[in-house]
Amino acid sequence: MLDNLSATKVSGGWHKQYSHTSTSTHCPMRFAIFLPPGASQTNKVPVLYWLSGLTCTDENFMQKAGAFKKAAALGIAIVAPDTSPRGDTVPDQDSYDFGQGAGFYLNATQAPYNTHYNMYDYVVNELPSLIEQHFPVTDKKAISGHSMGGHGALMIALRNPKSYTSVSAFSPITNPIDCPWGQKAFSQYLGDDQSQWANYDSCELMKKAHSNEFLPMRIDQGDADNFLVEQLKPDNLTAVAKQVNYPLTLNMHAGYDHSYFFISSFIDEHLSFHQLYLQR
Ligand SMILES: CC(=O)Oc1ccc2c(C)cc(=O)oc2c1
Repeated sequence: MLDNLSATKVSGGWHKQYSHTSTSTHCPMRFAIFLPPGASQTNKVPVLYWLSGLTCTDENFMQKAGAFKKAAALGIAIVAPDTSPRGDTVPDQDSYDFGQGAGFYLNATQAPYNTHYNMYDYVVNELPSLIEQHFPVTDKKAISGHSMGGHGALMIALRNPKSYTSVSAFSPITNPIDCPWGQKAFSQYLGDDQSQWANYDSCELMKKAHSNEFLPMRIDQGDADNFLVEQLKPDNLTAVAKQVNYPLTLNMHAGYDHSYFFISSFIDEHLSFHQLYLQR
């Protein structure tokens, strides 16, 4: 059952927030949806799934990205889930990069995280099926995200190439097994066996991708981003893409940082990129 929390008209469409009890994370989850003008049971629209970064909720993208006008013009719905399970019963740490707000879009295998931290199942299976059941959308899906959410988008698309028409990311963590944020999260959610970590690492997944299942992939990255060298490492992914001929375009942007100012500057281009493939 979906509990409607808000409904606000914007750019001729509707921004709505919902809560529901998740069978994947075993707790109430919130998500936001933007429905473009004219979306109806007789005019179903495709969906862009947006995965946010560390500390974010369903609200950051919707309030700060400035995506509504373009999504309305292109007839694309946008769905933004929360970034982790939440609540008093959900294990947490007093830390911005682990626990609540930092689910890393994986299925945890380690206690005490493995009961609730199943964001992979939630984003890949439960949420799309809920969205397709309750809203006027087609089953055409694209996926995008920022930073930790960029990692989520790339990793999920690489693992499920038949489920998405295209993938993009802003400032993504491209190689989590080789950076402090990823190593901190994966060691606690997935345990010490690093062979398990590769299942959630975009560089490792891209090495194994089948050429007949390659997806159009776009990444935008600011060169004034404080996290570029230590955490994000886009060159690691471009090196793999070159090795396996993966159709990845990395756009570097002079002077831009890690913030939503950067995302809002290029979100229209990402929506147009996804529209090319969603409409086919
Ligand atoms: C709203 C906002 O600024 O979001 C934001 C800020 C910082 C970060 C960092 C450092 C990492 C990440 O994964 O996401 C993220 C999101």
